[in-house]
Amino acid sequence: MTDHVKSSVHTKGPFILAIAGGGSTYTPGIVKSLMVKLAEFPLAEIRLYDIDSERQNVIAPVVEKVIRDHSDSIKFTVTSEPEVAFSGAHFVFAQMRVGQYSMREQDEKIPLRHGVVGQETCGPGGLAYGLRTILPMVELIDLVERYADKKAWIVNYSNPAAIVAEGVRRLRPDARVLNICDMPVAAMRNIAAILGVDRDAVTVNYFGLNHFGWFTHAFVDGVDRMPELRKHVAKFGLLTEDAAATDPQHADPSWVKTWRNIQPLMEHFPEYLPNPYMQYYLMPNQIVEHQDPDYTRANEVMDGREKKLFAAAAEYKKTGILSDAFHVGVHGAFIVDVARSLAFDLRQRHLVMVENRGAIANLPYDAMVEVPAYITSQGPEAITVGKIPLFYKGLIEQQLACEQLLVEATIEGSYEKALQAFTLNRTVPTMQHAKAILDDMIEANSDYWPKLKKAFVDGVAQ
Ligand SMILES: NC(=O)c1ccc[n+]([C@@H]2O[C@H](COP(=O)([O-])OP(=O)(O)OC[C@H]3O[C@@H](n4cnc5c(N)ncnc54)[C@H](O)[C@@H]3O)[C@@H](O)[C@H]2O)c1
Ligand SMILES: O=P(O)(O)OC[C@H]1O[C@H](O[C@H]2[C@H](O)[C@@H](O)[C@@H](O)O[C@@H]2CO)[C@H](O)[C@@H](O)[C@@H]1O
Ligand SMILES: [Mn+2]
Repeated sequence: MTDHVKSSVHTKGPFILAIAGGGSTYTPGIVKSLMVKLAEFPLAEIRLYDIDSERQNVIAPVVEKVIRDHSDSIKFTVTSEPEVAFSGAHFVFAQMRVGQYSMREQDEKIPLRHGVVGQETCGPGGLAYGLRTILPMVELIDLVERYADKKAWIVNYSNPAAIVAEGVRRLRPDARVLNICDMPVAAMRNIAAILGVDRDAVTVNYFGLNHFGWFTHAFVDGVDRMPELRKHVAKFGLLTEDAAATDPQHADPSWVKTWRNIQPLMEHFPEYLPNPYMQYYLMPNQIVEHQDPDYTRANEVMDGREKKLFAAAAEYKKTGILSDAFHVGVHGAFIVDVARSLAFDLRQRHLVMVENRGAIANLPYDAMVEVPAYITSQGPEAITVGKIPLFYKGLIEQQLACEQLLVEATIEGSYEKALQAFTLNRTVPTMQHAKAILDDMIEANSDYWPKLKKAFVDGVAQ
């Protein structure tokens, strides 16, 4: 790194980094990734911040061990005090799950009771999660603005990222927040494995919203290898042996099915390679048929990733030996790469969420889209996509309207707008389904959602 490199924050490092949602199952993996890249992203201090100190205290010793295996000098702080967490911080990685896994379980199980897709970020489950997360995300931004370095960046993984991004755009348009998702990089990992090349050798073009988009090209040495990918997908979906081997979570039955489902999606629309999450919108009936209403992905995660990590933490406490309890993978690597590019103006090309501003010519200027962008010290510079075909434009516009209505419902406390959002979602067949699911969700989310008021009761304006 040379002296002329522009830094986004007030220092070129070592940085103070806070992780909001410190008790997350992903924290040890992200910190491991930070340690591996310490020479490129120097750190003075790592702070874990969580509103659930009990949960965070279980994870913290594992995180401390990961740090100490690599560095004696990095200060490590664990706190539930915003002032302690954010004072002078240069970067904040956000990964909050508002309502934790017990509410994820509700998000997935309530729609399934009504015969509708039950998923963490897609369909009614994602909308419910959005209603829980927008305001806590804004609160986090305000805390960071109050205490942190004035040029601090928040790099946000907290889901549902598309809705969070739109909420932040509406409520805190000037905040230095970059919303990211690891699904495209996970798909790129599989694409590279299929093509037999290194992940860094693949450059993709992509357009859409978060968890709602398509890869249009996959270039290797300037040659578009999409034709080869189509042939592989026609037989196997986007599944590779490598994915399961290098990412244990992706050996879980639900992920294997998800990668396989790229095959029917591309059989019908072979032009572009869909984000795996398109399965929920384009083949919801098959998804519901194969979902167990009593045992959803939340249960799989609690019985898998969470249990394994908590057991390893308990064993470490007892024996001082830390087993192989967590996974680094693309998730940890991606957020660190993005932060490095922000910190040192590296202008690396990554798929991130940005305000459209004409990048996709025939979508609204202010839509929060997911496209390739150069990550500079001043934030993302979106790469022009141009016009997209009518079919994709139509699908995206419907989803965008759904997500924007959900944000408006949250801000205005509007029952009608929430019902409109639920009705507009492609996974929801009728307005009656939308209402029944919404009403059940209002009850289940009474500790989390803003109060939704009806503008009309029995036909009378309130
Ligand atoms: N964008 C992506 O592609 C991507 C990828 C993976 C995970 N995620 C998201 O990362 C988050 C963490 O996932 P997980 O499965 O590890 O969940 P988790 O429940 O293990 O961890 C989330 C933590 O956030 C904490 N939290 C909740 N509300 C908070 C608040 N207001 N302030 C501070 N902390 C708060 C919880 O107490 C919990 O410890 C989720 O939002 C998940 O959806 C996003
Ligand atoms: O069901 P979960 O909690 O295991 O995962 C939900 C998340 O799925 C995506 O992230 C994957 C990523 O694709 C994969 O490569 C690896 O890093 O694991 C991640 C978690 O499984 C998705 O992008 C996230 O938004 C979801 O939260
Ligand atoms: Mn994601």
